[in-house]
Amino acid sequence: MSIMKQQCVSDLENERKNCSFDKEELTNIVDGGVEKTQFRRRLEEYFLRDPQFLDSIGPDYMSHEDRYANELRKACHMIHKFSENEEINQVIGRPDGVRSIMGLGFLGALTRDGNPLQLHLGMFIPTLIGQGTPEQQERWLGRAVLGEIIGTYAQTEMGHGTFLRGLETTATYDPSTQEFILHTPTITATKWWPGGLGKTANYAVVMAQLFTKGHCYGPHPFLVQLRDEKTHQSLPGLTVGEIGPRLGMNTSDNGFLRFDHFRIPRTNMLMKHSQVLEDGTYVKPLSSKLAYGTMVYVRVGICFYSCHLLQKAVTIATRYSAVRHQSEMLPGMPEPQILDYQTQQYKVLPQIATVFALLFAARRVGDTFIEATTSMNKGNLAMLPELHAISCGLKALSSTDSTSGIDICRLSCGGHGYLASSSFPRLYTLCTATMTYEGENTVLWLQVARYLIKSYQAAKRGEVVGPSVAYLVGKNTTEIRADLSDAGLLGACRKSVCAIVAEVESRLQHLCSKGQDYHHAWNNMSVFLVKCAQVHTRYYVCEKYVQAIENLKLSDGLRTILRNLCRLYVVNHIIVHQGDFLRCGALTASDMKALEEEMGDLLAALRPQAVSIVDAFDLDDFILDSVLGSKDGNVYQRLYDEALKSPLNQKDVPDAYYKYLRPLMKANL
Ligand SMILES: CCCCCCCCCCCCCCCCCCCCCC(=O)SCCNC(=O)CCNC(=O)[C@H](O)C(C)(C)COP(=O)(O)OP(=O)(O)OC[C@H]1O[C@@H](n2cnc3c(N)ncnc32)[C@H](O)[C@@H]1OP(=O)(O)O
Ligand SMILES: Cc1cc2nc3c(=O)[nH]c(=O)nc-3n(C[C@H](O)[C@H](O)[C@H](O)COP(=O)(O)OP(=O)(O)OC[C@H]3O[C@@H](n4cnc5c(N)ncnc54)[C@H](O)[C@@H]3O)c2cc1C
Repeated sequence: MSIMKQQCVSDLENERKNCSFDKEELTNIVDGGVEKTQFRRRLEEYFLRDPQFLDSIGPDYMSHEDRYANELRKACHMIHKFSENEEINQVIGRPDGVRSIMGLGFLGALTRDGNPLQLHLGMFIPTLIGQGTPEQQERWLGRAVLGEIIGTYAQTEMGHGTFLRGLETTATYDPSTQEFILHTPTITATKWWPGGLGKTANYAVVMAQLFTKGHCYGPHPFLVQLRDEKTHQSLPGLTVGEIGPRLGMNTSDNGFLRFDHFRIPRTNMLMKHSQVLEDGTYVKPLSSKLAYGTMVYVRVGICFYSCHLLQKAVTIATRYSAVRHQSEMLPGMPEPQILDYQTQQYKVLPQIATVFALLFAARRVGDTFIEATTSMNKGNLAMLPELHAISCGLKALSSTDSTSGIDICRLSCGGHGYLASSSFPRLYTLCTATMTYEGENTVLWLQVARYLIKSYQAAKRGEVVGPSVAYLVGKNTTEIRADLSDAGLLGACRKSVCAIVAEVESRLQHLCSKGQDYHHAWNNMSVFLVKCAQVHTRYYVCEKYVQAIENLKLSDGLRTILRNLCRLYVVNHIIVHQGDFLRCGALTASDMKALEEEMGDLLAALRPQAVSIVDAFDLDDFILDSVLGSKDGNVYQRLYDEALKSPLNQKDVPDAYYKYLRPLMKANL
C-alpha cells in the first residue's frame, strides 16, 4: 500500500473509531425503519451488483447520441429487472407500491445524467393513476408498468410553462365522430421540454385547452399515442423531436411536439375528475385544480429527491475533508485534516444538518399528501389548499437549499470538486433543474404567499384557517421571549414570521388604499411576499425538525447527535437571518452573541462524528460515483486512475497536434 493511500485510509479509520452512536440505528431512521433498510439493501444488492449497469467508457467521453443510447440501455434493463423480481412485483401491486419503488433514491444512480424513462415512471404512470378512470387504468396502466408502452407528461409549451391557463394547444371535441381534435395553432404552442418525448416515448399525457360546444373549459389531460407501437415511427399529423443539449440531464431526450388537427377518441381524455359526454356535454370536476394533481405529487417527490442529491454531495465532501490535509494550523506542525478548520466545518456540517431537516419535513408533507388524497378520493377537498401551499413551499425550499448546499460541498473540495469525476458537476446540474421544473421556484413562493396573506386576513376576521398557518394571529405576535431553548427559538421564529407577514400585508393594503388596484399592489410588494413565503416555510421545517427528534425513539448517543444537528440548523438559520429577529424584537443582540458562541461549540461537538454520520447514510460507492467520496478514502489513486481513462491520454501525441499545433509552432516543417 502506498504511503499516501495508507494515510487516507487510516484517516477515515480513525474518524470511524470516534463514533459515539449506533450507526445502524441512524441508517434505519434515514430509511424510515428497520424493514425499509433491509428492503433497500436487498434491492441495492440486486441492482447495483449487476454488471450491465456499468459503462464501458465514462459518459462524459461519449457523443450525445451514444450517451442517450447508453442510458436508455440501462433504463430498459432496470425495467426488465423490476418485472423479474418477485418482491418488487408484490410491492408494486400494493396501493402505494409504485410510490415506494420510485422513492428509492439509489435507482437514480443506475443512469448517471438523467434517464429517458424518468418521466414515464415519475409522471406518466402517476398521472394514469391520479387522473384516469378505473376503465382507463385497466386499458393503459398495466401495459405502462410493464414498459409495453412508454409515456411522458407534455404540458409545457415554448410560450408558456408557468402560466397553465395560457397554454395554447387545443383539444376540440367533435361529437359527429366522438373524437377530440388536437391542434398546435402557433409556434409558441409547441410542446417544449417534456422528458423522454424526443425519441423514447410512444405515448404522452398532453395538457390542452378543452373546447366543447363552443366553450373553453381550461387545461385538461389527454392520453395521446405519438408513435406506431410496432415501428416506433411518429404518427401522421404530428411532429416530434428532441430540443437539443441542456445544462445537464442530457440523456433524458427532452422533446418538442406539434399537432396538425390530430384526432384521438373521446375516451382518451383522462376523465377521473371531469368528463365530456358523447354529445359534448361537459361534466365539471369538484375543483378545476384537480387536473394539476400530478404536479402536486411530483413536488412532494422533489423534496425527497433533492434531499437525496444533497446527501450524496455531503457524503463526498465530508469524507474528502477527512482525508485531505492542507496548510498549517499550528506553525511548524503537520498539515491538519481540512475538516479541522472551523470554516471547513461550517461548510460541511450545516449541510448534514440540512439533510435531516429536509428529510423530516419531506416526510411530513408526504403524510399530508397521503391524508389529503385519501380524503379527496372520498370527495372531501378541504385539505387541497393547505397541501398545495405546503408542497409548493417545501419544493421551493428543498430544491434551493440542496442546490446551494451541493455547490458549497463542491467548493469545500477545492479544485478537485470541479472535476467531473468528483460527481459534483452532475449533482449540481441535476439539482438546479429542480428549482425550475415542476413550477419555477419564485412562482411557487408566490403561490405560498397568496395562501399566507389570504389565511392571515381570514384569521384576523376570526375565521378558521389551515393548521400550518393558524399561528399567524394570536399570542405568537406578542409572545414574550422565554429563553434560547428549542421551544424558545421556535417561538422567536414564529414571532418574526408573524411580524413580517403582518407588515407586508399592511403595506399591501396601504398601496391599495393609495389607489393601486390589488394586482398592481401585489406585484409591487412581490419581493417581500416571496420573503413571507420563505420565512414561513423555514419555520415549518424548523418546527418539524424539532418535533421529529422529540417524537423519535432514540438511544441517548444518537439523540445527542440529532439534537446537535437540529440545533445547528435552527441556530445557523437565525444567525444568517438575524435582521429578521432583531427588527421585531424576537431576539436581542446579546442573544445573537450567545447563539454565535453556541454555533462554534456545536461545530466542535459534531466534527468528530461527521464521517460516521455520513457513513450512516449508507450510500454505496456505486451510488456516490465519485473519486473523492468513496468509502475507503483512497482519493489520490482514484483521481489518477480516472485521469488515465481520458481518450486524450490514449496517445502521447494527439492527432490535433499535427493538424493545428505543429503548423503554429513551425515544428518539423
Ligand atoms: C407521499 C408521496 C411521496 C413521494 C415519494 C417519492 C416519489 C417520487 C416521485 C418522483 C420524483 C422525483 C422527481 C424526479 C424527476 C422529475 C423529472 C422532471 C419533471 C419535470 C416535469 C415538469 O416540469 S412538468 C410541468 C410542470 N409545470 C408546472 O409546475 C407549472 C407551474 N404552474 C402552475 O402550477 C400554475 O399555473 C400556478 C402557478 C399554480 C397558477 O395556476 P392558476 O393560474 O390556475 O391558479 P391561480 O394562481 O390563479 O390560483 C387559483 C387558485 O388555485 C389554487 N391552486 C393553484 N394550483 C393548485 C394546485 N396544484 N392544487 C390546489 N390548488 C391550486 C391557488 O392556490 C388559488 O387558490 P385561491 O383562489 O383559493 O387563492
Ligand atoms: C430539466 C427540465 C425538465 C422539464 N421537464 C418537463 C416535462 O417533463 N414536462 C413538462 O411539461 N415540462 C417540463 N419542463 C418545463 C418546466 O416545467 C418549466 O420550464 C417550468 O415550469 C418554468 O416555466 P417557464 O419555463 O415557462 O418559465 P417562465 O415562467 O417563463 O419563467 C421565467 C422567469 O419569469 C418569472 N415569472 C414567470 N411568471 C411569473 C409570475 N407570475 N410572477 C413572477 N415571476 C414570474 C419566473 O420567476 C422566472 O424568473 C422541464 C424543464 C426543465 C428545465
